[in-house]
Amino acid sequence: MEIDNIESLKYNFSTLRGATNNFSEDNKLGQGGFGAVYKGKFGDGCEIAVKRLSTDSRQGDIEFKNEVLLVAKLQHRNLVRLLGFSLEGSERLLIYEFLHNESLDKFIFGKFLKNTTTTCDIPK
Ligand SMILES: Nc1ncnc2c1ncn2[C@@H]1O[C@H](COP(=O)(O)OP(=O)(O)OP(=O)(O)O)[C@@H](O)[C@H]1O
Repeated sequence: MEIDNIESLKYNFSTLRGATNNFSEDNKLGQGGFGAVYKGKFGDGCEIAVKRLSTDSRQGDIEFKNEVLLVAKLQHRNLVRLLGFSLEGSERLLIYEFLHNESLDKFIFGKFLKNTTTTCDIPK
């Protein structure tokens, strides 16, 4: 996919809030240095991981968007794919492809095949 427009990667906060069941504890996958990560699910079975960045980030909106665009263009078998973002007020979300527990083994032992990842159509 050719990504030249940041707007094509932008999703509504409410869509992602719904997919994560309002960022419920049940959907929490873990906590990283920049915020918590939640599992999101859509009606068609599509699964994503949503990182909700801590609101105390001092990065500006333009820098945030530039970084999203840059990282979304990176594609490597050992990198988790960034699928999009949301930016509404002080809420900043990053959307990644969802990795199942067994994925790390597959990555490490080289059994991971590119065509086994399901493409996810996130509703706009
Ligand atoms: N794409 C994903 N699919 C499934 N689980 C994920 C995904 N991304 C993150 N997680 C879960 O959320 C946790 C936190 O992830 P995150 O990337 O924020 O933190 P980290 O790499 O541990 O730390 P840091 O933010 O300091 O780099 C992970 O340990 C993992 O359990």
